Amino acid sequence: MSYNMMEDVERILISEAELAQRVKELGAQITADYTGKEILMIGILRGAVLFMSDLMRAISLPVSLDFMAVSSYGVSTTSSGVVRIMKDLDENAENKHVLIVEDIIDSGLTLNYLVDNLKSRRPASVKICTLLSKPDRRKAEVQIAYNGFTIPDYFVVGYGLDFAEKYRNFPFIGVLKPSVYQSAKQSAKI
Ligand SMILES: O=P(O)(O)OC[C@H]1O[C@H](OP(=O)(O)OP(=O)(O)O)[C@H](O)[C@@H]1O
Ligand code: HPA
Repeated sequence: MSYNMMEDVERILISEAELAQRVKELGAQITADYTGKEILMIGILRGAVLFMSDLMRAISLPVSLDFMAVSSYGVSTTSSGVVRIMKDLDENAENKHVLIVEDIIDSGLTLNYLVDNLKSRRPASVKICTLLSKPDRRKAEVQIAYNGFTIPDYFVVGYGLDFAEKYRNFPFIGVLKPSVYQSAKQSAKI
């Protein structure tokens, strides 16, 4: 019997059309704010990849790309609070207008660490653009320049966001059925 990932979805929180509309708006706002400048977009792997690829096409200014990878949530739905750089930038960020692109800011621990880390490399500026923000879970303060959507405290998947590495390819942001989270946790014994 074939497995349909949609059967794991409890509900769609943000539709494909809503995502596309908001990404366009963010791109227009960023274009206006950075007029006359070049942007170094730093995507935080892996979740930000889908958002970043759509966002850059909504910006009509010169944009270059680089990526960082930091320690992951793994199969857990809460951050360990320990941030480790697994992949650093390929290019020098000095004197660049750095725009960090994230899929979600939850506890804020990852971005709080990354902003300080990037500031130490003497960029011309550092700002954050995140698709989603979950302020109810914040543990560390983060200044967000561009926020797509503020969402309640749900563990969400889709449009780049995963649960245990699955569901990133949903074109929408959704919430899974409680049984899906439970069975993954039980098999990982967490
Ligand atoms: O605000 P925080 O509580 O620190 O959480 C946010 C971080 O968690 C997610 O990454 P994850 O570790 O799930 O990696 P992934 O992008 O590869 O899925 C997300 O992409 C952020 O980097
Ligand atoms: O809600 C979430 N979904 C997926 N990954 C995440 N990383 C932090 N919060 C989330």
